[in-house]
Amino acid sequence: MLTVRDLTKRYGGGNAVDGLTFTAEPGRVTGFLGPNGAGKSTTMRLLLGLARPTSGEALVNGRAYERLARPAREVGALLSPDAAHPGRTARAHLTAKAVGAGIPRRRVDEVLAEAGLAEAGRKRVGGFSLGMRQRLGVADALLGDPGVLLFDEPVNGLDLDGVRWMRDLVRGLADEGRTVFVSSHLMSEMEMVADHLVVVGRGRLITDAPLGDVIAAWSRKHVLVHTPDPGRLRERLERADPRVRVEDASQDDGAGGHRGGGTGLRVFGLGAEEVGDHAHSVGARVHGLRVLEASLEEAYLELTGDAVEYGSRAGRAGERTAADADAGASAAAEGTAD
Ligand SMILES: Nc1ncnc2c1ncn2[C@@H]1O[C@H](COP(=O)(O)OP(=O)(O)OP(=O)(O)O)[C@@H](O)[C@H]1O
Repeated sequence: MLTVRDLTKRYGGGNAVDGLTFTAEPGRVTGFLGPNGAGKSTTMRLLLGLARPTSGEALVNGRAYERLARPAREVGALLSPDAAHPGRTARAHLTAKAVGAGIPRRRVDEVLAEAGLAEAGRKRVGGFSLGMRQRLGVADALLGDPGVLLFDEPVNGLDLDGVRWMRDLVRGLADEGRTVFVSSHLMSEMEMVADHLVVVGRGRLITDAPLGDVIAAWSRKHVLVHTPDPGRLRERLERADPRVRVEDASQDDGAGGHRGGGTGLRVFGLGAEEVGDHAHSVGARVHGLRVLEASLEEAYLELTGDAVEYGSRAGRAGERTAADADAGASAAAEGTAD
């Protein structure tokens, strides 16, 4: 289990991590989501004793890293694919670590196999592809068979096979009852692997909730109606169900492509057929009706928009029709923050 309590890390001018509090529980994948520069890597480094908190606590199984009796057996981490010396073989790298941490040497072969590197163990790391170096980083993290695992942007630079492998691995480790804490700057990636999300921006907590709750709160599917009789329709819809929410929509935002005369309404909580039926029952004319949906990625970008420190990103969250919604997610651009 990971416990982060009122954690702050100040570097020079500002706070990389600013009063952060959350826990990552065993048996689930906790996604640590935030744009570049949000403080994810810093938080992981604080949890791993690689940096000291300015204030607050970052604990592994209830203890600061330096107080763990056998750290490699309690927590493993993949922070960077370049942790191993390029002149060493994968096996030599892992054996050195195993010997240093008092881990039986047979674990080296086990984790090489688990990471899909059984064949490549005798090759020098300098000749490895990025995917192979990521796999070696995973083997390294698993060496002590720890109950807590931290993976910092593990799918960065991986091809599709590598991404699938990493997702399955992460899922499997959580299913074995381990605490799995995975960072990413992409909501689309977190959606695929996380059970629970901790979302940060500029070092601060934005959301800490089960994935399903985040999806429910962020996905903003609604029906956009263009009607010359908005008052009548609005009154009817608002009386239909207390969960229905109606907002005004301007004419130039896609409300059926009609301009001039009437207005648009955005209806949350009802389907297109129901909205049409309600309109019919009060005699409100409908000139256009579309189902629109902001993707989770767009909602996330909008929510963390002020928190983006590096790189460009997609403009303000746009809207796409339901048909477009699965077409793929926009990605925040890569940046360097370490
Ligand atoms: N050693 C350091 N010295 C000074 N500033 C630092 C240091 N490490 C991180 N920072 C700053 O702290 C902030 C958070 O960086 P961090 O790398 O933790 O973010 P991140 O969410 O992991 O982003 P990324 O996805 O780009 O790695 C950034 O402003 C970064 O420049």
